[in-house]
Amino acid sequence: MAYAQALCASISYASASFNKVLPQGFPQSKGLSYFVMNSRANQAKQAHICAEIQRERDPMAKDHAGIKVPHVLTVAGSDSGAGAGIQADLKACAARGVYCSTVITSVTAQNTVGVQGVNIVPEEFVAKQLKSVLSDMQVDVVKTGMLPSSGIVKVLHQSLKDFPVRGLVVDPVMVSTSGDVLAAPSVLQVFREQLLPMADIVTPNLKEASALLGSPKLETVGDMHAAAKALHDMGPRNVLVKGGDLPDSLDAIDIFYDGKNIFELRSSRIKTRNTHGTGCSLASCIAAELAKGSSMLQAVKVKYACNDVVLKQFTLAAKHYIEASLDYSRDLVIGNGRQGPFDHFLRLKRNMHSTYRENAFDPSDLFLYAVTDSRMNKKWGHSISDAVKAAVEGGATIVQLREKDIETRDFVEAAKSCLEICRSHGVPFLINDRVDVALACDADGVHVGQSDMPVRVARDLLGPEKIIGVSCKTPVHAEQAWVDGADYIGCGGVFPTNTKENNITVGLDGLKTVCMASKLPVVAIGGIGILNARSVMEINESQLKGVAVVSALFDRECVLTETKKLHSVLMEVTYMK
Ligand SMILES: Nc1ncnc2c1ncn2[C@@H]1O[C@H](COP(=O)(O)OP(=O)(O)OP(=O)(O)O)[C@@H](O)[C@H]1O
Ligand SMILES: Cc1ncc(CO)c(N)n1
Ligand SMILES: [Mg+2]
Repeated sequence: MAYAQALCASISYASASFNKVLPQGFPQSKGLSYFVMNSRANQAKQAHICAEIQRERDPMAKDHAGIKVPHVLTVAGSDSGAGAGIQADLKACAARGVYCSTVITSVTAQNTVGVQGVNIVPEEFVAKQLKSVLSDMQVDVVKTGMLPSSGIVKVLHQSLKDFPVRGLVVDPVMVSTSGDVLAAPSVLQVFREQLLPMADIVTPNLKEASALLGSPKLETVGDMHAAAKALHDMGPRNVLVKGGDLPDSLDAIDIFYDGKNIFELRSSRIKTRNTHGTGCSLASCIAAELAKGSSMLQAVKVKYACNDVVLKQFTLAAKHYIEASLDYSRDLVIGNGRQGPFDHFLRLKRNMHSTYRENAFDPSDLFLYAVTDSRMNKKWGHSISDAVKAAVEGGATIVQLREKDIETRDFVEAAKSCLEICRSHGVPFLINDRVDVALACDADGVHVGQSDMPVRVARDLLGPEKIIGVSCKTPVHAEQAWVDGADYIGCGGVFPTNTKENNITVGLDGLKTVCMASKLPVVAIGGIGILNARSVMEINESQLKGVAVVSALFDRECVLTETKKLHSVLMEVTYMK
């Protein structure tokens, strides 16, 4: 019986997947559907309707109707234990909603204990695989992993010259965490000469960074900063030195350098043995994000010149995914060795563990929080969507639509057009107060005040995936927000403001008190602008993630210029070293 059920489920899945890739208007696959209908008529019919609805909603499915699917090609080795290498890359790309093709450079016999054997694929055959994929399949981004011989690196270099792609992510795999050598020493030189100058980003771990530089062991965050800068001199546009193996560090710290600014990317270090393949998965995830946002990347690249803010955002998204996956899989037991694989497919498990949130809120999105105001837009002759577009193009990292005097119908319309702008820039979009409007336009969440709909009720209506923020003035409010399941709190008014009447100001001291008490990330709000943003961020509280502004952006003639100015003030105070 169990076998029959498994068979039916597989056939139903195969049929749904097959139908999903058929061009629009093409008849459904009769053979498979017939079998399923006969055996479990009702269930199959329902599954079919669900698949159709999903297809309608899924932008990837629409891509099949003639628009290109984002595509990563991984050039890497096979790990028989499937924790790292090609297998990790496939899983990470699938989990991030990107198609992944594979060129296999070597086959390893590997498990959770270590690497028992390596069989290198002849370089001519690596060349053949590269040509097969690159000549036919519209690859957006190439991601490299294990490149075991200098001949293979040369072949790849030539193929990328013959078939240029939009992005190259180089994970310079050399030694596995178990200590086994995965690339010949002669590879280092060709890497430096041919691959690094072509790379958009190179992502060495501590050992790989020192091998590429020919320098002593990296032991501190300071060493990682210096290594990132020295590696950048070798030609890649961006460098990410990964600190997964940094001794005695409570956080998992990676250093990102874009040739101009150094960024310390921190996430909490998950206590788990299941970290095998984190490096491969992180690089694949960066490649996947690049593939999905590549047109945007090109657009933004012009604006930010060499300050590659977008690639940093993609990298942060990837790091966030690894942290969430490790946390989710921390107690998995696969294999008897020291280091096990983790589970890439949080999304598929969501139904089984309904409280789990795949798209958990990223607190760094609070960095520059733009709150709209219709009166100001009217005053300056800006439409809501033009104002929002200028704000996100200027560097706003989250947007809240705050419309006080507007008909519901117009509110929903405005929300829909702003949502589209925000989505195309990867910026979360929230609605002020109105949970119904957030639901109607499928916004990313809401921001509520102390006298609006209670957070718990909003959470019930919106479900676990949406972002909920709540305004708080006191530590008691902050505690309640956490208990009720909010994602962040807005604290203020910090300074007097004319956007809210009779609003008690809490001052920098009040802000500090709330930040110290809050278990949730905090964004400061109220009378903040270019002149005082620095003083706010300099209260130096780890929970304070950014500033929310209204007038400083929207009560101005040029929203774009003002947002850029505030963005650079915040960058200076937060990241510049
Ligand atoms: N225990 C952990 N908790 C959270 N993040 C982690 C942990 N271990 C590693 N990471 C993160 O995972 C990513 C990969 O880092 P790491 O230094 O382990 O790469 P790697 O050695 O190339 O990985 P591997 O060889 O296992 O594929 C980095 O972003 C790192 O900060
Ligand atoms: C095949 C392969 N690629 C990469 C790594 C690095 O984790 C590994 N252990 N195995
Ligand atoms: Mg590691």
